[in-house]
Amino acid sequence: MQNALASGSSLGDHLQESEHTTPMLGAANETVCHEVFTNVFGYTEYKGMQKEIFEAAMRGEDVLVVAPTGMGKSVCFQVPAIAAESGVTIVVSPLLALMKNQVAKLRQHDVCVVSMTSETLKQERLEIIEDLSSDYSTTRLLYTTPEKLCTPDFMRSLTPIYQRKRLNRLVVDEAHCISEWGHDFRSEYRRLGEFRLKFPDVSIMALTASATPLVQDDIVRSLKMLPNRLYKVVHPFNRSNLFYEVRYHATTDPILQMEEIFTCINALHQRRNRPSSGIVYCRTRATCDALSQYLRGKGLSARPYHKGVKSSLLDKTLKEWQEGGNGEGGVDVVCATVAFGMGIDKSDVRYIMHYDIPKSIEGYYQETGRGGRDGCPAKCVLFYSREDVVQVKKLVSLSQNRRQITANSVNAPPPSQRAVDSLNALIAYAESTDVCRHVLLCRYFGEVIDAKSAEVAKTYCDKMCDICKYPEKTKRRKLNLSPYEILSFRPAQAQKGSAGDDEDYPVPQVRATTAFHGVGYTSNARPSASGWKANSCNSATRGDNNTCLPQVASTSTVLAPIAAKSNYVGPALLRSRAQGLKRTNSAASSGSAESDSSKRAKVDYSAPSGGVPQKRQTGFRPPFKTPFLKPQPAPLHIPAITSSVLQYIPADEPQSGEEDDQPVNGCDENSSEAPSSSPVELPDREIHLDVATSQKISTTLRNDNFTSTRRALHKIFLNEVDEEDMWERLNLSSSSKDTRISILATAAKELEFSVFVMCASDEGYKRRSATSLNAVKRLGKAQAWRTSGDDEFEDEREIVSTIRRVCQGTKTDGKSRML
Ligand SMILES: Nc1ncnc2c1ncn2[C@@H]1O[C@H](COP(=O)(O)OP(=O)(O)OP(=O)(O)O)[C@@H](O)[C@H]1O
Repeated sequence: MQNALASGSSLGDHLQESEHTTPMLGAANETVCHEVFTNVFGYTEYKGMQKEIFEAAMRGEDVLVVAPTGMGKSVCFQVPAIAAESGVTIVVSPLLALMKNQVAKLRQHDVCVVSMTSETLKQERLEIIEDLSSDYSTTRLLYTTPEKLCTPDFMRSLTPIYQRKRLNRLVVDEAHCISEWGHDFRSEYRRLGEFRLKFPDVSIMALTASATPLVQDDIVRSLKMLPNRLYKVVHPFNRSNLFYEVRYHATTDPILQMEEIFTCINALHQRRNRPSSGIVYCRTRATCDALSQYLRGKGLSARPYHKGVKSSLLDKTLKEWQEGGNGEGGVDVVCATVAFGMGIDKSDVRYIMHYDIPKSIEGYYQETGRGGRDGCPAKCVLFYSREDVVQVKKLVSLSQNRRQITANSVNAPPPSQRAVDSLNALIAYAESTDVCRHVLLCRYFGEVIDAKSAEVAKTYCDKMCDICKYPEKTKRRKLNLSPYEILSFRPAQAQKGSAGDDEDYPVPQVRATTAFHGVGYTSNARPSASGWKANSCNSATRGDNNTCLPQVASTSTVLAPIAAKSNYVGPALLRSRAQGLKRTNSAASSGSAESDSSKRAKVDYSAPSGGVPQKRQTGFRPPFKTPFLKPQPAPLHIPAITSSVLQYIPADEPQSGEEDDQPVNGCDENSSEAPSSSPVELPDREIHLDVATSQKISTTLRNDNFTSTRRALHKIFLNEVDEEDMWERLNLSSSSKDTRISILATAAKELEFSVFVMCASDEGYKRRSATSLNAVKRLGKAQAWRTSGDDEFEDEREIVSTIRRVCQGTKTDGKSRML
């Protein structure tokens, strides 16, 4: 690496083989880094091992940094990059949003930084390369994506820069994405090793917040970092200012759970006498929408954040959330999928809740790590039910099976069991009531901790988890869980943990020494992911409640009986639940079908409050916002729909380079299973759409959506080829054509209403209706008819369940309930 801040420095021991690099050593470098650190960024004290990392980077060593979220990893590569007198550091970042965020922040500090992504125009690209090759370039950082960096074009364009010795360093941010053992594997990261082959003298820095020893080794190997010039820093994983708690449930009734989340947030607000910033993570978009609506109904400033929301709205939500949490406006709580993750940097987040269990322990650790970045206490609550575990195990098993099938088809080695192991570790964490939660998390990442030593335990926790703070209460609460027997869990095999009898957590069996600078510890390394040992179900490892740890995900778990036994109401059914509430509302109003429908009210997840003024219920005092209660408007009459031909509304394009919370349900118009684009003649029928208190959505749009949905349903259910098969699936093979037409019209009406209740604007309505329509068009696919499985078909499954409900209504109540 070049640095003209000092000249004539000798090479360090680590760099014997490199003639290309001319690293700077000694006080001069230290001084320059310190100047950048204080003058450019305005910091006064180093966090963790920042200083040592700067020094190692300036010596030209390869550096691996493993440090918890919020430690300040970005500065670790930004300071040395800016301190270099010439040359550029290339930063690989997995997300466009993350990249934009960092570039914007650096520009605020007057740092000369550029980015090159799929959004960069060709001319701009050429100009950037020309600038970087020039002797006078002042650009110190170039941000790019792994996909872009690995293109032959990009690599070629770096060659002249390298030859002119102006390529200082490659930085790989979120480096756990490189490892198949990591929780966020990105295949394109795997190719980054090519960089070292092409530019052997350029040093590499990799950074991550969550990497087990196994993942750390994989990162080093994949990037071809040289062991003899590797500086590895593993910061302690413990976040002692986070209070970890698990709330145990027997069922996942959404309304009850939302109420508990509200109570929990409200209690925090009451204690602080003002609102606080927080995040509630949910697995599905539907849950995010429903929960934020519920919380808004209770007077909180809540917004959903997921990939189904328009990007301009996401930006607005993020901005308002960054400003909120102090009682002076803005958004206080974001109900988000994992899309709200990397790059979120707000210091005063006071609570992180998990509505349902995440898919991995690394994910849980990273998400909770968004709390308390200012060092003040923050609360992390995981809502845990074994019914939900069954769901998530199923999802993880399915994607594992998919990977296995892909591996088989290309004769590749079998995929790792990492995802399954990681989920099991999280379940074990949640099921534990004996070992401190801080200790459990840190052990997962390889720290060896003697939890029996009161002193050691205190340094990790000091009553900052439910188990240490109120052990008896935690054990009592756990009795709320459904017994394993009704949930088809198989008991785990006997195997004791190696770190003590108090273990109820899988412990890695092989030890390896990790260079740890600062506190110093020996870490454990897993021989393989499946080397994790499950705990025994004997008396020694039976927890309270006479339970033992659930075992590796079983693909044979059947959900339907569980749902029947435990009243399971999963997140995917939230909208169906909304429909149920709507029906209850409308059932209360008597009269003809027409007057019945005209009196239907908009579904409100705050419905259980029964319209009681929020202040009385919550005890909120100003400055809390209370919901705006409008008088019921006059019923909206929507003109009858006839068989006019209307166009489908096209779905929005997904944004490239951005992380998705769930696969985008793009409608494949070319697919043989997709309906053709020729319009379908609909039989004339007098149909009135459900009305609601809100008149924000234009009647024309609603009519258009209804007609398009109805037409799509006709194409699927009333075409000559598949008609009988489709009705067989609905157990209505003997129904008449007339009944079928009525059922489809009612289903279209229900589907339109479920889109309508979730939207506050025409724009939102258009987006949602497009998604819903695309899902309807995919009902010909078998996956849509399975009771559970693939996230990708979640919307389709919801639609099927709506249609089934309509069919059920037809069978029990006759046609009078329809239309
Ligand atoms: N030495 C320091 N003193 C004070 N604040 C710092 C210091 N270093 C970094 N920060 C601040 O800490 C916050 C977190 O930094 P950064 O985003 O780099 O963390 P991170 O470790 O990369 O977290 P994540 O893994 O979540 O991305 C930022 O607001 C940054 O400005």
